[in-house]
Amino acid sequence: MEQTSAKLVNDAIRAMIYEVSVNPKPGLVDPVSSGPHPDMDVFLFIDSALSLHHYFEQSVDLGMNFTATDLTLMFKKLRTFGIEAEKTMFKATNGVNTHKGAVFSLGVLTCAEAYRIKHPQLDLTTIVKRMLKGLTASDYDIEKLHAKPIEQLTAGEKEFLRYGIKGIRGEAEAGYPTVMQIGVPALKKSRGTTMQRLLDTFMHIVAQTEDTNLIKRAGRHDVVKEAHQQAKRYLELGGTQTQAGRDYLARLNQEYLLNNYSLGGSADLLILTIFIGLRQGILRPEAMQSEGMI
Ligand SMILES: CC(C)(COP(=O)(O)OP(=O)(O)OC[C@H]1O[C@@H](n2cnc3c(N)ncnc32)[C@H](O)[C@@H]1O)[C@@H](O)C(=O)NCCC(=O)NCCS
Ligand SMILES: Nc1ncnc2c1ncn2[C@@H]1O[C@H](COP(=O)(O)OP(=O)(O)OP(=O)(O)O)[C@@H](O)[C@H]1O
Repeated sequence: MEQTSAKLVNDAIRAMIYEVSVNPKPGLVDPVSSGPHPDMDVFLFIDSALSLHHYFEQSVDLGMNFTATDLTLMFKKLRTFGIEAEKTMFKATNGVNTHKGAVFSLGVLTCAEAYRIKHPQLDLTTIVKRMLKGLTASDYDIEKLHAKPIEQLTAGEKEFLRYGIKGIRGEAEAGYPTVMQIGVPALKKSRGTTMQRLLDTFMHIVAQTEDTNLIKRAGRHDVVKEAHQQAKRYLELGGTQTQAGRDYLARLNQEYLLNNYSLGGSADLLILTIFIGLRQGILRPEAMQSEGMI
């Protein structure tokens, strides 16, 4: 695989390993604590990320060589790879869901970025929107969902039926606005060590994400408003730049552990933000020389 494609695959896996390394993230696995995920630890996430290397080679190869004009056909093909990748991930994690959301979203972004390198007149968001056009209408087709036995409905499907929210599919179909308009600008503005920058960026994402993973854990939708207020409070206190911000985050970490709350959706959006940060050279200066700037 030539250098540009190999770098793209590498950046996807780096983004997954960087995300799980950020500490302390409320409600999530990091190197210090598994949080409300007794079935996971940081090593399982590393194994999971590395198990997806072949999948990202497939998604990049697909994006580099796709020739049809209808990009929903490119996503259709990607999805067959993604379904296989989910099985590979579950094999590597002994059935634990470490990166299900990331298999979907990072697969889409790596494929779209590969396609953009070959079609530089298009921007990444436009390509993603063309790939996922009609996704929620087809995935959330009411007839289809009502025909499914209730125990087979996924968390996202249940929450769509219950609250009408579209979760990861809605975010993806809209071209990942939380990543492009919140995460990446926050990363650009962030200051301090890489750990500080990624923590503050993560909390900017939490403040704007309707996280279906959190709703599933809490069993109620209004937990989203509480999470938004908490993230905004943390940022008002100065985030990682002040002792007050750091103390507040430590308390949030404890609270999410006690409540068994998970911010998996926000974590997946952090993975995507890191990926774009690596591609644009706004994270780790050596990336400034990377080709294929978005
Ligand atoms: C769409 C996906 C994520 C499945 O969605 P599903 O309903 O099973 O899960 P759910 O909607 O609960 O979301 C899955 C994960 O997305 C993340 N997430 C939740 N909310 C959000 C949000 N607002 N923004 C971004 N990510 C979110 C969380 O980590 C969550 O665990 C994808 O796995 C899928 O399409 N699966 C079907 C098989 C397939 O096609 N796989 C390959 C896809 S390339
Ligand atoms: N650092 C992280 N720690 C925990 N989860 C993460 C992390 N990064 C991303 N995630 C995502 O968040 C979700 C984890 O939440 P959760 O454990 O509730 O998922 P689940 O396996 O679907 O549900 P359950 O474990 O209750 O059966 C996964 O989809 C995972 O992809």
